Amino acid sequence: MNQEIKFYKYQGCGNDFILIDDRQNSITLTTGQIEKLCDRRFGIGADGLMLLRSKEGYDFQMVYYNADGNESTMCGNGGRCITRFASDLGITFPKYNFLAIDGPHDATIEANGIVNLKMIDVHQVASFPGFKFLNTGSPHVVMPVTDILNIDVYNKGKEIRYSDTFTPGGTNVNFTEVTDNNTIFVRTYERGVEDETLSCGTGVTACALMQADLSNNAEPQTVNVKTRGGNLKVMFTAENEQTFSNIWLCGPAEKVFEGNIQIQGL
Ligand SMILES: N[C@@H](CCC[C@H](N)C(=O)O)C(=O)O
Repeated sequence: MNQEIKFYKYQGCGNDFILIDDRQNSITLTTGQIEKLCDRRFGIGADGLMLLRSKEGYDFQMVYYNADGNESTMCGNGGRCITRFASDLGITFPKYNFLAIDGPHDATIEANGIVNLKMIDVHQVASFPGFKFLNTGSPHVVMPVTDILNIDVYNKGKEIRYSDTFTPGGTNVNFTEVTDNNTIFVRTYERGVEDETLSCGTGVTACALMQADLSNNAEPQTVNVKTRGGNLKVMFTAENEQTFSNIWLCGPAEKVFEGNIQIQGL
């Protein structure tokens, strides 16, 4: 049976998502249905899909699926977009506390529309030849490069994502270049989209942390991040080279359009 559902499309620095209001906690979508909704030719088109659900003790719950239809780990830009969605639905404003797969998150919306999302603390950074690996809610390789605009993100990223080192879960792969004092440019191959996306919030966060001034382990630090989809800012405290706390991912998140779509078999 076909059924029509209402959807909303949001983007945060070009990382785009389908949002569904599931405050009744009644919507179940199959992997195939989500994959089709995210398809840029046969569906709405998006890097991922989120259900906004009710959750006792929180303003809402975020359930995140990658474009391949599988539920995945934390999405930073998604977290910022669902916060904007909650505000647009009139859930609350301007402070939010929601539950995601990696635990509770605080978020705020500034008068100028910037959405700030508190990320989980990081307690471990692994070193490999040529790159670091850390988990900011999702797993990320951070590889410093030069001439970032000419990096083959798709092929290099895919090779690392599917390498034995990261089997079976895989990883997202970020390429990062310092462009000037306190600013980096980041490009990301995203697991579950299996391509470069215009921006990845948990990836940008991982790259920013790897720029920490480790001589400054008390004061909050800020790293500005440029991506192909726009600019973000990451604020944090670096306790040592393995431990980071009070991490905030800050940037724009906007509604693009809304509509209704028929879903086969719903
Ligand atoms: N786009 C996201 C990351 C989403 C999860 C990722 N694709 C994964 O499966 O690890 C972000 O903004 O953080």
